[in-house]
Amino acid sequence: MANENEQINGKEQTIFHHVGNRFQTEDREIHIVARLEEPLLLVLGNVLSDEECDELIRLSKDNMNRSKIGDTREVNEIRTSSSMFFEGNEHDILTKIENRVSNIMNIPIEHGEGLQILKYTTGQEYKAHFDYFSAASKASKNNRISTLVMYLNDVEQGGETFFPELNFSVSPKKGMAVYFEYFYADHYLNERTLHGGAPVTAGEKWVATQWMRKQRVR
Ligand SMILES: O=C(O)CCC(=O)C(=O)O
Ligand SMILES: [Fe+2]
Repeated sequence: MANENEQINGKEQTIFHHVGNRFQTEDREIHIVARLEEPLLLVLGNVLSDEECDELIRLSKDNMNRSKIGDTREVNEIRTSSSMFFEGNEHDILTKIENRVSNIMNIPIEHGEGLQILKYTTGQEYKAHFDYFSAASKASKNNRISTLVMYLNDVEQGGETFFPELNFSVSPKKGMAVYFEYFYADHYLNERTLHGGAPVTAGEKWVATQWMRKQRVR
């Protein structure tokens, strides 16, 4: 894995290592559509096929509905969307996607939390937050180091992934993704990955998020 402290050309070493405007994974060619260097933030195209997006929504729909039957559904001010996690290897399609995602993120899938599916309906949002845990929390011992947010549908209006410290936002587009990492020795760079999901103003928004940890979790 990348050494977080190593400096090359005055820039810190990154985890993501693909260069150029496209690269090959085992089963798919990924497009690098846009790139910000520090903190490293990429907009990626052709990450998931339309069929894979539809299938992920179909598979998780039931689980989100099921979770609503219970009365313990957490009400969270900062995230109004509903969510579920896959356990990993639950479905063939998941194994395929996880392998691809591991290749894209350049981290073994054993470091990956189960894929998270988020569904936002009109008016729902995810306020600005960090994906990594604060140094004070127990979870920070094996902290998250990188994120891939994959868009599973085209949103009619709103729902951008926004980065307030970078004055940058990404509009959801089915099959595309936004990648960023926050394993820098320079904490200022990590803090610049503050981000959120802007309110969906028309339609629905579905995303699949993969978080990678510093050490293995499975
Ligand atoms: O919905 C988005 O655009 C962002 C999702 C996100 O920040 C997350 O899953 O951690
Ligand atoms: Fe996030």
